[in-house]
Amino acid sequence: MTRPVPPLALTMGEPAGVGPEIIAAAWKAHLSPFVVVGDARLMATHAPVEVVTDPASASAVFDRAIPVLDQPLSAPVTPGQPDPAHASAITGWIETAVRLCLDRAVAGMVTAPIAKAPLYQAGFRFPGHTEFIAELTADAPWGQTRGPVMMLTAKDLRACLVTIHTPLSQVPEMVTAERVSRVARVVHEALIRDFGIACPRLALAGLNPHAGEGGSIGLEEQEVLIPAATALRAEGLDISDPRPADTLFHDEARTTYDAVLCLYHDQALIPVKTLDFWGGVNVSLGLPVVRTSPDHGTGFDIAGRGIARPDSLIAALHLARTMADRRAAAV
Ligand SMILES: NC(=O)C1=CN([C@@H]2O[C@H](COP(=O)(O)OP(=O)(O)OC[C@H]3O[C@@H](n4cnc5c(N)ncnc54)[C@H](O)[C@@H]3O)[C@@H](O)[C@H]2O)C=CC1
Ligand SMILES: NCC(=O)COP(=O)(O)O
Repeated sequence: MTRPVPPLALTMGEPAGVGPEIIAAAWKAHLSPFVVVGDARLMATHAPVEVVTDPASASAVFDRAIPVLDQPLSAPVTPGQPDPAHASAITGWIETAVRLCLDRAVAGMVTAPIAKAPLYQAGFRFPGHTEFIAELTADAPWGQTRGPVMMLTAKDLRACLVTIHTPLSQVPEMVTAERVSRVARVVHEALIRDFGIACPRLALAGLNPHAGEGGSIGLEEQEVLIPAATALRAEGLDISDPRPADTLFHDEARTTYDAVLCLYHDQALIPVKTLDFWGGVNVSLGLPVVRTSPDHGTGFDIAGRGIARPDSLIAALHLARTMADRRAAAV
């Protein structure tokens, strides 16, 4: 007898953002089953809903309604207006999804976007989902290099971040050989395990214009990046020396690597969102749970108007399912 395939868990994200409406639109696209972790009453304003208490019943419900594990909000929601009063529900949804992943009740988790500032105002102490989920899974067994590493995918581009939500002024001191090496190992292992690439080719972006021009426009390449790349190659990784970032992202350049290590947020996210804003996906690498997310944020300026596009969420659901299937097949 074949065992039923567990659904994905989909957290509702910021309730005053586009999350609820793009979840409803994704459900209408007839994907493989997911169970929403969030507020059932709010979800029901966008699509038919059935409250479930066990993700195992999600598949039976999914054809007629969105299955929801109901963890209600304690305050009303006005589209476009985030409220720190929602913070504990929002973070609780993420905690529930992680627990379901660790219990193998779901195959992986997809997160609708959260707004960071109202969560910080309410005392949330993590930069975003990525670090929060890493903390929640820190004690779970993981036989490989532990992340988290944030990767953004867009068409044929996979861009991985050495630093994430770091102010630009602090980036140079954060770009250490140790950090670059750990990120490279996590990405190398994830490309094999989760993306089915047997011999991953990594490109390393430079920090300075022209990758430092041999040390005449900044020293980070000579002092940190080239030694780190040399040591990684000695370990057996296929990684380039730092390459000038301005010529790393055009069509032909993208054929020369399977993933690029970018040193700061916008070095990765500008090419990703320019290339494929609608189809881009945010993936957390190096964690014992599968987690993806749309590349866009909460869209407060359009929330509640019914014009938000679900494409990136749909791409995130597809990628999470593919990654979860690969991990299940490898067990
Ligand atoms: N994965 C996550 O949880 C992410 C959360 N954020 C959060 O989102 C909030 C807003 O960030 P912004 O920089 O304004 O970025 P944003 O992505 O929310 O908005 C940028 C532009 O894209 C449009 N847009 C976003 N999603 C759309 C969709 N599904 N369909 C059509 N148009 C869409 C918006 O209307 C806006 O014009 C911030 O608080 C940020 O922290 C941002 C990125 C990722
Ligand atoms: N800019 C990407 C972003 O904000 C997503 O962060 P996270 O919540 O996935 O950690």
